[in-house]
Amino acid sequence: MTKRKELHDGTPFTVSVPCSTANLGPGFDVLGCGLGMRMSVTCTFPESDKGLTVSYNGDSPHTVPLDPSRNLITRTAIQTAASFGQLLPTPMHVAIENPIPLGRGLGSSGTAVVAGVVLANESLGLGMDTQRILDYCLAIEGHPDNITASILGGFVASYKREHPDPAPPKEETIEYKQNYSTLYPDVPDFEAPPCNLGKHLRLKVSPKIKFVVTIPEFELQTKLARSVLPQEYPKADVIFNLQRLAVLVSTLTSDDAKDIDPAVISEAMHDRVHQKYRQHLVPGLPEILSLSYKTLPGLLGVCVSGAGPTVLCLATDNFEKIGQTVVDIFGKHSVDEAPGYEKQKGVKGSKKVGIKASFKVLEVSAEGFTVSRG
Ligand SMILES: Nc1ncnc2c1ncn2[C@@H]1O[C@H](COP(=O)(O)OP(=O)(O)O)[C@@H](O)[C@H]1O
Ligand SMILES: N[C@@H](CCOP(=O)(O)O)C(=O)O
Repeated sequence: MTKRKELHDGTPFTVSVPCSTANLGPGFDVLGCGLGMRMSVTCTFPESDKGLTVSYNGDSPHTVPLDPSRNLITRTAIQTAASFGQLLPTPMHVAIENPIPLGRGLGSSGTAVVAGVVLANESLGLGMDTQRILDYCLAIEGHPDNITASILGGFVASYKREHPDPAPPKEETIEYKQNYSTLYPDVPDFEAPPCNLGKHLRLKVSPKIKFVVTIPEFELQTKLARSVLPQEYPKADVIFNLQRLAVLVSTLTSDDAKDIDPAVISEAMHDRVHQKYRQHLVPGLPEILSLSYKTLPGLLGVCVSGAGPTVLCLATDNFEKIGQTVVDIFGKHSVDEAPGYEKQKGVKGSKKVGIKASFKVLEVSAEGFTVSRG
């Protein structure tokens, strides 16, 4: 819960947040894993009359707004502070270092939301614990799988509660009442979310398993990838996913090495809830999803990472070969096979040219977000 601490004393601090891979096949909006690629956000308190300022170094620099009211990290921090009836302390400079590719299904928006909530918590000494931070992140992001992985690190299962507990009352400072709408006319006021809105549970995962993520050059915004999903599902498809979800979690968390069985894991990573509805947005996906240990030894299973278009291969060996195979399949396709792609940011150039992609071999990040001072 929330226990107010002393206000921040002006010491710089850095929030570091791991990226995530969400869903892991059948675990749509349920499973996530924090991976070893981290964004860092450093807050300093310089002598200046510029108020709140932002700088950004990293992926897609021209698409990330530096206006604090539009930047997802600072906007989230402004709104979190507002829900406590407070303004962020100023002057404050927020320096973002971000290697996580944007709009690719590696949880960049989740990491940004986590960083924003933690930034407000630290700079104002709001005293939110991990559960309360989760409540805020979940209220903003909407689904728990990617944010819980970024909050806790490791392999995480989560759910969102339908009947959470009431939020505490808001106490507004005079400064907030007088200045919020003038300072941030474009940031709608934000009510504190209900308490215990979600639950997350950290699971262990065998250290033998590595996460080969193959990242195509084009973006797929999560909002678009969610808009193509149906409102209702056939009973057979729900059962299909539930069966695989239970088996997948059991095998990945087993202490017994013989449970890391590619024949079982490859089948258990199949999904009928989101991937088939999104496959027209990710050219080459049917061929990629048909890869298996039978032709690629070491490969355990394949799925879309988050909402895509990145592809996740779980593997115990042969990582480079596996990553390159997926890169080559993307290269046989072009972005114009994906209807609606032209509405997205970041898709440019000749449409008929094969999709460029690169792969990374990532480990599970044992740590979730961290805050370091000084
Ligand atoms: N570090 C960041 N700073 C500011 N905005 C960010 C950052 N990371 C992500 N975003 C915002 O989130 C959007 C991508 O979110 P989303 O479509 O959910 O994709 P992803 O799968 O990467 O989470 C970006 O276009 C950008 O607006
Ligand atoms: N369960 C969500 C996960 C979105 O993850 P992201 O990495 O694409 O932000 C979904 O599949 O929509």
